[in-house]
Amino acid sequence: MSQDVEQAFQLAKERYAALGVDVDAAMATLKTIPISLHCWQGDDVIGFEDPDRALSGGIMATGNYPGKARTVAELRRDLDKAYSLIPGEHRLNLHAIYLDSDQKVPRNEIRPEHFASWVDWAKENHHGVDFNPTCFSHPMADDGFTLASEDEGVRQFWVEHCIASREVGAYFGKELGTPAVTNIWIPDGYKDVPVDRFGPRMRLRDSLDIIFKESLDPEHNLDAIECKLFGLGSESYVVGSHEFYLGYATSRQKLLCLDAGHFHPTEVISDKISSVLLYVPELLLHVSRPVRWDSDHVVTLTDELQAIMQQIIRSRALDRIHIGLDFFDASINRIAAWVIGTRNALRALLLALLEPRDMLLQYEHEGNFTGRLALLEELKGMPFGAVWDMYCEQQGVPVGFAFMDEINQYEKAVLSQRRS
Ligand SMILES: C[C@H](O)[C@H](O)[C@@H](O)C(=O)CO
Ligand SMILES: [Mn+2]
Repeated sequence: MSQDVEQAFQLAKERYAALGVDVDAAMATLKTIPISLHCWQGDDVIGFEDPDRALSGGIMATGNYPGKARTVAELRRDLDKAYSLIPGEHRLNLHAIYLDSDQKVPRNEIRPEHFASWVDWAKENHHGVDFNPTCFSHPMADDGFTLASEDEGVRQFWVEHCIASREVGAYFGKELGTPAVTNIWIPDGYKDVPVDRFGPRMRLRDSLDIIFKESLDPEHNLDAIECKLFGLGSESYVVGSHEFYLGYATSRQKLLCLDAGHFHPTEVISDKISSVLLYVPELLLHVSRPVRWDSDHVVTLTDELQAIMQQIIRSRALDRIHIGLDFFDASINRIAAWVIGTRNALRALLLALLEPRDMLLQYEHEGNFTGRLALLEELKGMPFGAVWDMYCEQQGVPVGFAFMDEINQYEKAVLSQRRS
């Protein structure tokens, strides 16, 4: 262990202890928190079903950084590299279009066997897996509608895909001994102002009821649904709005997925957590960074990221919240994107775990708002970085900026050899 890291850590430990914070306990808790890394950062949300098909559904990856993964093997290799630079054991969030099959499989016919090699890989590398039906980038979604389509055949196709996806999720959960969160996000909506806002929502509700008709063992699969405010081409109306899914998740007791980029520009998900948790069993978070729109930038250590993690820790809700990432930046090294974003999510969690919760709560309950404000501000200057460095060292991953050396080497040896 480096002497510098050790010395800085000991000093930091004393400073936190003076506030009643047990640094070792905070690090021990952090070790138990998995983050679900989204496979789609590795190849700009293209997948392996039909790599020549462009991304649709009102989402967009911008940039043309060389070296994106073109095969299942390349994506796994890139993921392995990313996980090796992130402290702790983490999950993978997989989309249906990342199936591993020699034949082209219609979306409504995906089966567990198409994901068997992902199970083998996950077992070898101790990853839980989460899953998503892919209701976009497909001819049957080209008019922008899937589960809420007026066309019964189209609806049926996507219902079947979502049912099949739940079964794949349950397969992962059963094989890996940890439930998969299977999250449904659909793009359905209108570019311009619709006349009938009610009909599509009734159809979506009915489609979801059919999809969820069969109850699956929660030890294997947990169902989540993700709302959105607008997408590219669905600026005026999105069927699956926040109110729609909040009502659906509450009435059906499903997991609600809150994506940080799916609300009005100044609206934050951190303040929704404590409200929504009163009414739904569990939450899925898509931690993202919207810049002026749902731009899916790599997560940085923003105030909102810190506020999200504070809410999870302060609410003592770790066992009811699943943390997933959702960004896709094609303008920078894609492995660095995963590593920077995930390390930031973990750093924000550690910051939250290092709060002197009892002291802050006491001030608040006594009405000592001056003390509360002063302490919250002082915490920003605490030597948190020394604790983070020690955590990385203990977990056997690079300390500080050193992770970029490994990424640069990998880019030279592996990514630069890929020609698309
Ligand atoms: C690829 C994901 O499913 C997608 O990003 C979804 O979660 C979303 O946030 C769409 O805006
Ligand atoms: Mn999302």
